Amino acid sequence: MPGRLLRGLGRWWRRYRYRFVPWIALNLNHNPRTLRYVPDEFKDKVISDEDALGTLLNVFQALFINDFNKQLEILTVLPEPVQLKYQDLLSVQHPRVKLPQNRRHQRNVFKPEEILYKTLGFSIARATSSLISAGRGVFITKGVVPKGAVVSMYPGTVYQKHEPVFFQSIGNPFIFRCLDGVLIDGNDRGISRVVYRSCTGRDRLGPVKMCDSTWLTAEIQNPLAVGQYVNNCSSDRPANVCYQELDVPAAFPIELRQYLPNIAYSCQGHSPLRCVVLVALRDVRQGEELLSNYYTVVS
Ligand SMILES: C[S@@+](CC[C@H](N)C(=O)[O-])C[C@H]1O[C@@H](n2cnc3c(N)ncnc32)[C@H](O)[C@@H]1O
Repeated sequence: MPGRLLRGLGRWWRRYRYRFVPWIALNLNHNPRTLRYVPDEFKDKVISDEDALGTLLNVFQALFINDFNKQLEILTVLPEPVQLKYQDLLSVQHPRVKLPQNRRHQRNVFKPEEILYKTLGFSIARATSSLISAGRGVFITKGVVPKGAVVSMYPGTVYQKHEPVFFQSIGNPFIFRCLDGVLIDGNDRGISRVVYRSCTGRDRLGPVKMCDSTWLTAEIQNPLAVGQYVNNCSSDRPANVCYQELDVPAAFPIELRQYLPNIAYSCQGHSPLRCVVLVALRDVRQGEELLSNYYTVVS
């Protein structure tokens, strides 16, 4: 009898794909009704990868154009086909040739959160959580997020299953586990922060950054990169967003990689870069806190 019970428990545990390791271990019994069931690993997505990528490209492109003066240095070292995409802007923005226009453009530079609002119709920010003793959370500060929209990204260093994460994981509530065992460390402090910064420096090509590290600072360049602060739902506060994993295709525009808030721990593997986006499960209105489900069971 105990043998059968243990085998049953073992089977259940293997099907269980926990998202946040320490949090789950402590809280599974306290909150059993908020488990998220997924029929199989490939049905975890609520929107297509193309739609998710399309949204990221729209936001990143808008951020890039908004910041075009600063981007000139990067564009000049990139291949001609990339420069050609921005030919119209380049012809009016070259600083030495058209200084007055350049100055006018500088006055019109918007904050990243304003660009997000103009592009997707909402802004998000971190603030004290509406849940008791939950620290900080993520709120819709302006506009409405429609059901099925990408509302945030989970930043951090991406570890393949075999890569060493032991020291980074001690007491770290920000380690996100993907369905295939890949881990994303979204902690913006301590050793996690040092590791992310060091990987950023390693992958940089001169002035061209391969990822965004501003989520480690107060001046966030990609306003979506706050998803690591989204808190867990409860039985009386159901989830309004869910996690969706996404591999960045090799053809992702090189000039827009500087907005990706993820970097691979090791540069030796050839796996595509893993990103995680948060997708709205219903319309989410101004003032609401984003709540996800930390527990996913894959049948
Ligand atoms: C990924 S972090 C989320 C950000 C966190 N709120 C903060 O300010 O650092 C996960 C941690 O948030 C807290 N948390 C998340 N959801 C919660 C909830 N529903 N109730 C209480 N605490 C929660 C727990 O301490 C958990 O370990």
